[in-house]
Amino acid sequence: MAQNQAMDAALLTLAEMGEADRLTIAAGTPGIVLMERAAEAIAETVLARYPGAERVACLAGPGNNGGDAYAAAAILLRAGREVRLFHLVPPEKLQGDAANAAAAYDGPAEPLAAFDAQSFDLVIDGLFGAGLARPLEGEVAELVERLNAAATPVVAIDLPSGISGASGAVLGTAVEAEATVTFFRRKPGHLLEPGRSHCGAVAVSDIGVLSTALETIAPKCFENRPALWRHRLAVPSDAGHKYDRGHAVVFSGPASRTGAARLAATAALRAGAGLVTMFSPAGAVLVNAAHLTAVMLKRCEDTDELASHLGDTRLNAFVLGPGFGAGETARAYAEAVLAAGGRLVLDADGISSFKDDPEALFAAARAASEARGDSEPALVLTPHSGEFKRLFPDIASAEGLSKLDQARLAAERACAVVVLKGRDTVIAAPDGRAAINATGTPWLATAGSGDVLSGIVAAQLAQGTPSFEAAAAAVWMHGKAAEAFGAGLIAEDLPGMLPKVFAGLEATGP
Ligand SMILES: NC(=O)C1=CN([C@@H]2O[C@H](COP(=O)(O)OP(=O)(O)OC[C@H]3O[C@@H](n4cnc5c(N)ncnc54)[C@H](O)[C@@H]3O)[C@@H](O)[C@H]2O)[C@@H](O)CC1
Ligand SMILES: Nc1ncnc2c1ncn2[C@@H]1O[C@H](COP(=O)(O)OP(=O)(O)O)[C@@H](O)[C@H]1O
Ligand SMILES: [K+]
Repeated sequence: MAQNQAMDAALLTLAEMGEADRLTIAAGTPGIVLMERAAEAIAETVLARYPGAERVACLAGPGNNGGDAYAAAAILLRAGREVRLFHLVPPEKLQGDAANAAAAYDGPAEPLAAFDAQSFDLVIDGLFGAGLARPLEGEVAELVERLNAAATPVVAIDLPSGISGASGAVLGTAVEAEATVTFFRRKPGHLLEPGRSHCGAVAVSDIGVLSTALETIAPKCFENRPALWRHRLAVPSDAGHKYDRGHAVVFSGPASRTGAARLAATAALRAGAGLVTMFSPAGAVLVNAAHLTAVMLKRCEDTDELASHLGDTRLNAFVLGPGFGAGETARAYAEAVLAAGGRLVLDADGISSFKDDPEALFAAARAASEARGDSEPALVLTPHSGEFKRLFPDIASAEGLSKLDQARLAAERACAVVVLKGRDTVIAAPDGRAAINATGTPWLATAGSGDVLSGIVAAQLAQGTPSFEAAAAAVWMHGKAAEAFGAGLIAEDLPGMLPKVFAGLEATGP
């Protein structure tokens, strides 16, 4: 059940989508039928979203995306719209299903050069979809730029032309659509920026591609939805004790920088850790004490004091980094926590502390993961792109890697779950599983919001949720908390929205 629901959230590579098509066609559904259904889905979206759009332009490229445009044009013509089709290559040069779709279209068709966006109420972009193989240039690139400059709304078929389905990258230039209709399942490029912003509202149409094909294909990348992790999520049990819900620890920075750790600690408590303790340097104990209530406080001045605290094995999840200060202490603490069998969320300064010797961190994570005996990553890294660059400079600067590729490579190398943050946060595990997040609002780009996220991750780790699911759930909830609050959000507002997020999770399905 959980497996099937997760498969609804699968994001397919070009090869996986091709395989799903192949298996469907082999099982008896001809390609032209799939194209016909794709065209119906496009026409439905157009008629529903733009009921007043009379003058419709359909732009048709050289492949099956163009075939979809011809087939959609035919349907819209029958629906009484004033349709004109503009082609990049003459219809007689099309092949296969696209050639058949072009032959079946008997409306007006002209070369692309005759297209002027200003003369239409709506444009359907069927230039390139999954088959985009190189950057747009020349006549097409100029046309796309003119189209984007015009006010005419665009509905894209499968993907806005110029957007890579694999990475969300703009190849040359790309259409800015108001809506995109894709087929069977989304692709990473619908969620990864800048692709996501170019897509507008994405509709996914089940065109009869066999969903059972996904069992054979076994995709490893998903949209971050509850179906991915709700079955692993820890929830307080009726007879539960607070210690059943774990004991999270957040390391505080020095007296002048304690706020970030308190944000993480409050979030950890709200997100369900049974107990949360702040470990504070001696000089910051008073300022922390003045601010904390349900969060407990312990002095932790140096590695010796830490070692004695770590003797208490009930302390099971740690956050190190927010406001902590980068340097030797952070490195020593992180290594000590991992060596003691703790699960560690390393954020902010904690990450930056290892910039000169990332391998030391990765070795500690590998050893901790091996010592657990269940190959569960003990380390969760939560970098934004700047922090990511410090730990993985070669991966960050390599040409042609998507954010998804980067997070996956980093997770494998670091033996950690990597949460590569941003509007399109990617969560990746060392075994190749990945999730791309779509919850949240731009108001999350505010001081301290990352600190709150690290606390939510720790709350799930403390309760025994596996690291990948813990991180993915936390990122989703963090985004939902921001959505629930709305405009004017500051980091302090996020923990208080978590009860609403939990209520929503209980009330809804995947
Ligand atoms: N069974 C299927 O596979 C289905 C596919 N469908 C449609 O088929 C599309 C994929 O079709 P194709 O694989 O033919 O790919 P496309 O239609 O996206 O384009 C491929 C063609 O464009 C050329 N090309 C690529 N990049 C170019 C560039 N920058 N400049 C100029 N030419 C370029 C290629 O040489 C090739 O001729 C999907 O996006 C979807 O719209 C739908 O009909 C539904 C069913
Ligand atoms: N434009 C945006 N839309 C949605 N989420 C965002 C956006 N910008 C940032 N975020 C999220 O906000 C958080 C910011 O974290 P971080 O950069 O560590 O900030 P800080 O260090 O101030 O806590 C991350 O979870 C990130 O994914
Ligand atoms: K397209």
